[in-house]
Amino acid sequence: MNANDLKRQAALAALAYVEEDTILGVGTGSTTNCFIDLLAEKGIRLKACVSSSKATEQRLRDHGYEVIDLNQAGTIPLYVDGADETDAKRQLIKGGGAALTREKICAAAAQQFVCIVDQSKLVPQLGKFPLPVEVIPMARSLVARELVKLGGDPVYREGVTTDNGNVILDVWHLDITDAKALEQKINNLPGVVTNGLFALRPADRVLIARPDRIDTL
Ligand SMILES: O=C[C@H](O)[C@H](O)[C@H](O)COP(=O)(O)O
Repeated sequence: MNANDLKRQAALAALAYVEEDTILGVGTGSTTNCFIDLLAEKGIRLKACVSSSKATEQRLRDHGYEVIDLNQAGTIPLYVDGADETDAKRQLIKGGGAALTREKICAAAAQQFVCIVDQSKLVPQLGKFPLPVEVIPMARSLVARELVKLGGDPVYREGVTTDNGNVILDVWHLDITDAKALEQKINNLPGVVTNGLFALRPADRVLIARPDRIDTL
């Protein structure tokens, strides 16, 4: 079973959480793309979707799903999304696809957040994957200097503009022993829109695809 098969298995497992004719929050990335395609393949009817990115919005519309604004939707019963890393406490790193801010908003608005990953994403401690930080463009250097003071090595993700018109710094070598404290600390830096730690609002369930089974955290 290759990585794509595992992503599809995780996505398939998430279908069990979807109730027809409700509003569904949908994340971003290759695992979530499998999930979107499966929703359509299985003919699952939804009242509407709330999307965490322009790319996901397009894919949902291509499959015939209605996409509405979060302001119109209110609370979302279920939000399904992938992650770049998860630990055993369901704390995540997200933002490898630069969609972290809208993803964090969707997760905050969701009654239940189900995260779907293949087994390679489960780590003993977050931080091997560089932490994405979305930054207002004029604050890029200022924020980078502050991130160095926090022990990180920020790298500007060249050529990438987020759906919100901002830039991304990928921060290597951070000590993420206390993910909640670090999430708060980085978010407090002037110029930071948000960072890719999902510790203050972790996933409610993480579905981990392995070749022979799905493990649920
Ligand atoms: O910004 C992107 C998101 O946080 C994705 O959920 C994350 O990067 C995982 O993506 P993939 O499923 O492609 O590994």
